[in-house]
Amino acid sequence: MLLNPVITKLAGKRVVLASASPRRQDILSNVGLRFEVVPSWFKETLDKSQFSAPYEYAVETAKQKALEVARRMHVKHLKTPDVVIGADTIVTLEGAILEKPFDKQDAYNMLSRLSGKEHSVFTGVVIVHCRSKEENHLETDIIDFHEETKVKFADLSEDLLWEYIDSGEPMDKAGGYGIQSLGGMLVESVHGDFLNVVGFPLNHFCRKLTEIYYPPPKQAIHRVKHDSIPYVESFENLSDVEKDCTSTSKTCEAKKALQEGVCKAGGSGSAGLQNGIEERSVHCAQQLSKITQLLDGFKASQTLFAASKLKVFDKLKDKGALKAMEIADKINASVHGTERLLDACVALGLLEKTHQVYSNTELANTYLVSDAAFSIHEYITYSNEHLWSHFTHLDSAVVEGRGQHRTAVKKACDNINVRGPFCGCEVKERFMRAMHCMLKITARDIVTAFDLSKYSSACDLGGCTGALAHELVWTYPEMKVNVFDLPDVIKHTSQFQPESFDSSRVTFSPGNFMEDTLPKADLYVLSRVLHDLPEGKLNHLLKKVSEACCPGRSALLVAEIVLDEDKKESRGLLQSLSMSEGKQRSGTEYKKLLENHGFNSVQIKSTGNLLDAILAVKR
Ligand SMILES: C[S@@+](CC[C@H](N)C(=O)[O-])C[C@H]1O[C@@H](n2cnc3c(N)ncnc32)[C@H](O)[C@@H]1O
Repeated sequence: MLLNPVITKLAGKRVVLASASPRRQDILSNVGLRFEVVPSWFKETLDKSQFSAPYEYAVETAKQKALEVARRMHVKHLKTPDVVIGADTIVTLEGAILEKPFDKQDAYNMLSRLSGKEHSVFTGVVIVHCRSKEENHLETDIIDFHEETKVKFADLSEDLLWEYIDSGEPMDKAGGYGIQSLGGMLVESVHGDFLNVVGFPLNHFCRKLTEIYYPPPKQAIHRVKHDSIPYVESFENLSDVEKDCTSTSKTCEAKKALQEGVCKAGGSGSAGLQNGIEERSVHCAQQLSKITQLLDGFKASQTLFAASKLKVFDKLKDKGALKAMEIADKINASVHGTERLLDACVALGLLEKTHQVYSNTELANTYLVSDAAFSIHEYITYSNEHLWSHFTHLDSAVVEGRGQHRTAVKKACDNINVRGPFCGCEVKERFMRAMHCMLKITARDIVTAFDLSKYSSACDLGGCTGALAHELVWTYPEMKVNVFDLPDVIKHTSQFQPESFDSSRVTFSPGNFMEDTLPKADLYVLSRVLHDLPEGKLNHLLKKVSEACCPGRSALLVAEIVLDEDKKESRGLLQSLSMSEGKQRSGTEYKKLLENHGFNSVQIKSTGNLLDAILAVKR
């Protein structure tokens, strides 16, 4: 349930935020927007003197950031986003643009200039709509705007300034301060949108989306005049989702209850107070929506699991568009239950519904249909039948401090109705299918994150089905890859090989990388292996790899989720709750770990895909 219905217009679209700023991510996810984060590689080096006004510089930087991401994602097959959002925030004082300080002295110079004065914060925002046209040509529609907020600093004492600088907070922030945290102490007053100073003008963004998705007939703009607030255009009037609060929707009830509660506490109904009440109720409802989304998260997962298990997406792929009754017939289910499931899938952006007829979204056709080239159907099955149970025992896992793997495997065996010696085998194959489909999606980005063409032989340690090995040989025509994995895994690999498989270039060797001598290679690969190993085993394996690497000639390519330095990225952190014996690491932690093992050049690339890439070289 979204407070601002225009956000629902983006549900089901592939939305990408071209910014690494956790503050922007928080602002947008707090209002229920679902998006991927792909930080832009555009260097913020535009010549400021070319712009007649500072905000033009911010808008142009935002545009270049967003376009760089749109183009990069488009080049990588099947990754063209529908919408890319770019933003750039600058601070200006007396016409000069203050960006992020490069050291403490620079932070001091900036903050002391701001002391006791009013400055402007501009955020330039760009919304890029992308379309893939004939011959893979990328077409874009660009809409941009900017927002200005005036901020007045109190007179700052030297002690306060240095204490603030020593906190480290100023370093990654435009103007050298963060208003949402310690920097708030420096601020005397704010005129305008507070979130604009934090990094993203949410209100203006929603108004822009409303203009884009609900273009009103000229005369229909309903302007409301309040005594104490400027003219506003009402979003609700333009919405086809939530007409008014006379409906019985839970949000409306919650909003009313909140308003009533505040009204009772507040008494009078003056316009100013009314504004305060609305602000507070909007604020509470926003916070509540974050929690209700978390609460409902398991229902959304189960909706995906059930629709995949019942092969809803497969039936719709074959037949195009069907009514609920026809789908119910095809999946042998009740019409009543099917209708509910389908409607939930529509709400989650997995299906589309027009005049009671359902069809797959592009997202479902690409990833959820079981025989699609980039299907993750097997990973969804594995998550449902295996990973899910790790998390149903999360409280025990936390109390005991160890994974619930044993319980989960037993449950997986029960689910698939096998017993005894076959149990492990069946689960292993399911695990391999799950690993295979996820790696297929991300392998291209891993192998192209760095130029690996100088390595003619590679060994993928724990390489499982060979999905990464095939991507390596496709990308680097001179390379041969040996997949090294446990004998139990290697014996099941034949079913995963592509038809055009060149067995002289991708070979499989059974073995144990902890105990056996590693096969010789110029490039060693460890994909999704390190995060799962306890410290002792991890160091043992890295020592072996390091010893096998010839200085100046060999390297190690690691593929893992690399956590951001603040450790706020939720995917990796949620995964680590499965309480394997290992842990997820940030870039700095991986760098240190690899340097400790003699790899003196470590480069880390965030791919924007499921796994990031690290190249460690011994010079
Ligand atoms: C999480 S999977 C990752 C598979 C693949 N690299 C990927 O990214 O999809 C870990 C792989 O390491 C293999 N493995 C675990 N311990 C091993 C060992 N001691 N020797 C060789 N392979 C091992 C597992 O069999 C499994 O295929």
